[in-house]
Amino acid sequence: MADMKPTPTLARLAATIEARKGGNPNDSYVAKLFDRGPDYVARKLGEEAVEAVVAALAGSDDELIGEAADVIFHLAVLLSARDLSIADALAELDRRDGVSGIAEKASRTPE
Ligand SMILES: N=c1c2ncn([C@@H]3O[C@H](COP(=O)(O)OP(=O)(O)OP(=O)(O)O)[C@@H](O)[C@H]3O)c2ncn1[C@@H]1O[C@H](COP(=O)(O)O)[C@@H](O)[C@H]1O
Repeated sequence: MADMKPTPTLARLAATIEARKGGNPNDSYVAKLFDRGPDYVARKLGEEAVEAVVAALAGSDDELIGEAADVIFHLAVLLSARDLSIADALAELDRRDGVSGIAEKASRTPE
């Protein structure tokens, strides 16, 4: 896993998620997600992403914020279920810093 430090919010969430591994699925939603496995969590993340899109197209700011939080939460659980971490994704974003998306795409696209 990457060394890069997540924000306090993401670091706290990641620590809580790790602490739920092996927990009781009846007491903990995170433990329930781990119990069902990465494929289930991935599908759940897909559902939450669709809900975020719907909120962006037709919902209030508060609804979009709520759905965005659900996406980030389920993504963090999915990464952990694959023995990765939100820190890995943040490190990848740091690696991309300063690389224009237009230039990056052009470097992959044959002329
Ligand atoms: N941030 C979250 C968080 N965001 C969303 N959710 C839950 O994600 C679920 C998604 O909603 P859905 O209605 O789609 O799910 P559902 O219908 O209940 O589930 P399914 O029947 O579809 O499986 C809800 O149960 C939400 O409460 C979260 N559950 C937990 N956390 C964090 O995880 C921590 C540990 O939670 P527990 O493991 O439950 O103690 C909490 O203290 C929070 O910090």
